[in-house]
Amino acid sequence: LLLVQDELRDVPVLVFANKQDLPRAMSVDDITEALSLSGVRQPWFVQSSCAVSGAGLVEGLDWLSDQILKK
Ligand SMILES: Nc1nc2c(ncn2[C@@H]2O[C@H](COP(=O)(O)OP(=O)(O)OP(=O)(O)O)[C@@H](O)[C@H]2O)c(=O)[nH]1
Repeated sequence: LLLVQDELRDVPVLVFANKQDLPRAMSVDDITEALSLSGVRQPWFVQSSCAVSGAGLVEGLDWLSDQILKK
């Protein structure tokens, strides 16, 4: 997985679990599992979203902004 590369150790990773308005969209938990994120040491966050309505987009970007400002 790309995320284990040493030079990316401190890079925060934001994942959008998009298309949550569609019944077959993968859930946040499914995506977390599929990407094996619980074993990833760098900061990561999976935000559910719907790009069509905009739901979740600001929340995800707020998280990323907070991570960057922390450095
Ligand atoms: N219903 C729904 N459709 C979406 C959402 N986000 C994107 N789409 C639609 O998905 C289609 C593909 O979007 P693109 O921006 O081209 O994304 P892509 O990565 O090329 O393709 P995907 O594999 O569909 O993500 C477009 O018709 C978008 O309008 C969403 O949250 N809900």
